[in-house]
Amino acid sequence: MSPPALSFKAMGQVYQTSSGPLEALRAVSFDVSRHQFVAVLGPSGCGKSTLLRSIAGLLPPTSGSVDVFGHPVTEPRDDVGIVFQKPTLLPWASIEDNVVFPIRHKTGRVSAEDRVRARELLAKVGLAGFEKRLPSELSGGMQQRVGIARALHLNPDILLMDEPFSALDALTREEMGFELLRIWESQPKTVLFITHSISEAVLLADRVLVMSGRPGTVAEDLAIDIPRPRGVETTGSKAMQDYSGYLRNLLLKREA
Ligand SMILES: Nc1ncnc2c1ncn2[C@@H]1O[C@H](COP(=O)(O)OP(=O)(O)OP(=O)(O)O)[C@@H](O)[C@H]1O
Repeated sequence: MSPPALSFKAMGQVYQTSSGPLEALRAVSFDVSRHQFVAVLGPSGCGKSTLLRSIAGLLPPTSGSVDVFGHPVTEPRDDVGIVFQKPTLLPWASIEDNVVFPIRHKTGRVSAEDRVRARELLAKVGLAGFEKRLPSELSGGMQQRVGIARALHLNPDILLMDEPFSALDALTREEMGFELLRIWESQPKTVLFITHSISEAVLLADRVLVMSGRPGTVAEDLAIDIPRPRGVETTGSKAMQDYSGYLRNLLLKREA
């Protein structure tokens, strides 16, 4: 049997800070199977970004383990793409050059097909016509969408997304959610998606993990049994309302 795409085993993370050790995560254990879409909800500061950084190979866990496809993560991997909260684009490079930057970094060259694919992805995230602009000429929400196109360009097996839609207006946010689902359905990948939006988590994910306050751990692991493909009609469905209501109560109870 093939190993899960992601596997956390009693994983913990303690940061050394100027005022002493800070325990961000404690005994985090869960698996994500290949091509599953998992959303993570939890209060601010509970360690959600820390979780992603450990999978991305940017931060070794201080206890327990994090495995990707059955191997401990020791460094950043080409098959793991990440969309950060802030996109950190190269300020001197055009939008298109920013999107092809990871392939240039990986292979040392950019083919004509790579550029065609970059333009296709930019069109999918609503940025057709902006290919030759500089990041400073785009709004924050548009820059965030460039970050999404850049992460998708290498077509990673695992896509880590840290509040990727937080800088978008409500309508664009919903459209981007549906576009992400279309991309995920046509090019299946394992997604770990951090959000503060309960309805976004329910609409997109197969499973929602709810984290406790710091030190963060997985407090609830809820399967979202809503048929796919999901679309605008899903947002008004009873199932969607029931799951969202359940999660809202759970989060409110945990905060109290
Ligand atoms: N590099 C660091 N050094 C020290 N402490 C850190 C570092 N990064 C994060 N922390 C602390 O670890 C805890 C978890 O941070 P993290 O950013 O993972 O939380 P989060 O759940 O993603 O928060 P938010 O929802 O606000 O983005 C916080 O208390 C934060 O202050």
